[in-house]
Amino acid sequence: MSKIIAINAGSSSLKFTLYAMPEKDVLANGIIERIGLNDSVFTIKHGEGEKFQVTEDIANHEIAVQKLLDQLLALNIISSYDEITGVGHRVVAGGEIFKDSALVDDLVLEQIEELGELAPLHNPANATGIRAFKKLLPEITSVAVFDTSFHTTMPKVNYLYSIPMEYYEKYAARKYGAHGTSHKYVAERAAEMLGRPIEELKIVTCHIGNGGSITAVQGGKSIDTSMGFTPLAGITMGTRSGDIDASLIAYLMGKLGITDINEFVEILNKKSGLLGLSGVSSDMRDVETAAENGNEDAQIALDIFHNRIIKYIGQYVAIMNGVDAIVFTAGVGENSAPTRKIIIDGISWFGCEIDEEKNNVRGVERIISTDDSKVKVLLIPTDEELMIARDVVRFSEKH
Ligand SMILES: Nc1ncnc2c1ncn2[C@@H]1O[C@H](COP(=O)(O)OP(=O)(O)O)[C@@H](O)[C@H]1O
Ligand SMILES: CC(=O)OP(=O)(O)O
Ligand SMILES: [Mg+2]
Repeated sequence: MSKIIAINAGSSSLKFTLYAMPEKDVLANGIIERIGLNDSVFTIKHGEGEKFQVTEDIANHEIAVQKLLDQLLALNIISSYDEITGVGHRVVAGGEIFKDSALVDDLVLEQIEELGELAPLHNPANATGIRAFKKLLPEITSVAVFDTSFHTTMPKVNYLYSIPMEYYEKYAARKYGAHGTSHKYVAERAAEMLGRPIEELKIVTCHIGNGGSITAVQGGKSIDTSMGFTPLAGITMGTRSGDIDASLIAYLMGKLGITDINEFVEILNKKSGLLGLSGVSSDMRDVETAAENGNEDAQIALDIFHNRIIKYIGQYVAIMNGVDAIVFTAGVGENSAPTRKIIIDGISWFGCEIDEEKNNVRGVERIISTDDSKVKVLLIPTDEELMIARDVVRFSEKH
């Protein structure tokens, strides 16, 4: 039986899902966390709720891939490496080059590495994951699936910044967005769930995880999204600031005696957002708990978090001149009922109303607005891995 594997390599983690083909049944999925740190945690879920977990030091992504393949063998999930005929990798930045997924060859891999400036937290790790697989399974179909591809339909009016035009022309300085694979998946599911052709729908998709972005999907196409040149822009995130006034950077660098701009960008990427505001954690669960226990900084962090999402939804309703559906997905969007309720309550003027009972769930696909709600609100668990697997199949057939 042939199998394909979808890989989402983060800077410190490697998530995977293994599928049996052609049915695309999930055989196993899991994550290796804390790569490069002590006590990496390696978890595989498989079979009927079986779970393998071990804590050991895993120094880098190549070792992580080796351990993953060996453990799939040891658990009898595969009987030899050869069973894996294709691999798909999530890559965050594809720039203006990749309007679609691509078969990975040396040139493509080089381009992914060169695009590292557009996703400094993600592309280098994605490339490392690709190299690790190439080394261990050189012959299989290898496909890169880009977060930015879905957003390549954005019109100039939304992707250009109001800076000298030659910076776009010479240096491709523009908005690229991210999480496109997820926005596309949930927008298509929303149309199916509503039983309407996507071509006639205006949808705002809210991918709210550790990183988060909001997208305006009109007629099935992304027309605007909250992330920018890199995944730093847009809404408040776990550790990322989202949008700020660029002049503040110059001002604060002076105050803090920081001379290297990269050092400041790192603060905006890794020490800001929920973490920076609350001083508690980047993890929504911790911030919600701290706020419940009376921590005022945690409460204002949550208030800002909700406020920025509401503002982006408002912008997108405005530029589409209407909205049929609002979709919540990713870690926070799928699991935090309070987040969804506060946001929808904040935009009730648009004609949407949450059904508290329907909203009181985690991670299930359903409509969570009242029957009377003019604008439908949907909870849709994302499945970036399934989208990646589909592209591996599409490219294997072409190959
Ligand atoms: N039950 C929950 N309630 C609130 N937030 C949750 C819950 N479960 C997970 N989350 C949040 O989801 C976020 C992680 O989302 P995820 O989509 O996995 O992130 P990423 O893919 O960017 O690493 C974290 O902030 C986490 O706290
Ligand atoms: C692009 C991005 O922010 O991805 P993630 O949410 O997985 O960090
Ligand atoms: Mg994610």
